[in-house]
Amino acid sequence: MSMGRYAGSADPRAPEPVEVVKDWNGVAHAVLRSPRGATARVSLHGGQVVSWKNDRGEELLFTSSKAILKPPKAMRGGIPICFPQFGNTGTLERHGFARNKIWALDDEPPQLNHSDNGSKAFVDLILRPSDEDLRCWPHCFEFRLRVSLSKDGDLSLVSRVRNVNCKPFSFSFAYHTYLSVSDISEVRIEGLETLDYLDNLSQRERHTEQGDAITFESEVDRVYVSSPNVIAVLDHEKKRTFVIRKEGLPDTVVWNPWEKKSKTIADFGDEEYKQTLCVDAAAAERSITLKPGEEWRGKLELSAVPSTNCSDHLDQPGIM
Ligand SMILES: O=P(O)(O)OC[C@H]1O[C@H](O)[C@H](O)[C@@H](O)[C@@H]1O
Repeated sequence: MSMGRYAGSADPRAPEPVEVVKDWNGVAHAVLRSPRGATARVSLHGGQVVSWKNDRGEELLFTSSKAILKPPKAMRGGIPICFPQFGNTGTLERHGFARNKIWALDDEPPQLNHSDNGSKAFVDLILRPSDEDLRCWPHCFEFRLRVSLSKDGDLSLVSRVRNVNCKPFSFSFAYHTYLSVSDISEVRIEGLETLDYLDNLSQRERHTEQGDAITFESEVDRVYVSSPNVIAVLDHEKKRTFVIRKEGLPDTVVWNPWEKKSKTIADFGDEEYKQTLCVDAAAAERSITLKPGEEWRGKLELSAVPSTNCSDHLDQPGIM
């Protein structure tokens, strides 16, 4: 089984950096721990990160209090993997089938790169299509996912999709990242200003973002096309900034249901819309095409840092 260890941990009493446990449904979860106490939990149901906590034990991802945590229902929260379809743009169920499947621990993942191993706790998962998947989406693929937690508690997800078919196929994709925020009306997103977006609330009409930053006063469901690789989400009340870095994913989807829509979402508690913000690193607008034998990589890196001046984060180079 491919699970990473922190190099040179001197304390033999230190908790294991990677442990596999079962949840109450009997579904395996990999628990990643950093030496300073940050944790991440990855469920084999959906290959979904269901929890990410900082070294003070504060949960950084939102999960609905009414989320249905039983396969084959998708869990509303954490970081669902939307594949091979994002949203309702194709013939498959919304956001594709990957988030509803039981993934396997990957025993022999092909090497990723050296820098990704030594200093991180990580786990490798794999999804291959079942006969049922092939009936609704007739393309043979291997989807490998590595989830890593750095010593500083940063979370990263690397997806590798390989075409093991004899003909090309196309797919759309998103890391559907449910961030936990204190109050959505106190939150702003920087890094998407002046960009074009497609508004899912008005027949995907194209608009250009006008403000200095994105703020929230009503429902928002937008695809920012060709967005930069570094975006910051500032939570004034929590004095916390999420820095989102992406690679291989051209778009950013921003979603908050606001009060009215959230009442129509069955597994969504009252007022929970205030604590939810999805900022998805995605290939939503333009799909990715793979020829036989080709592989695509898409990476998401998340850091949660005390709020200072957000431009400090945006000035950092991308992760390419
Ligand atoms: O409720 P979920 O399946 O998690 O999807 C929630 C939302 O995800 C995306 O952001 C889409 O753009 C929205 O249209 C959708 O409502």
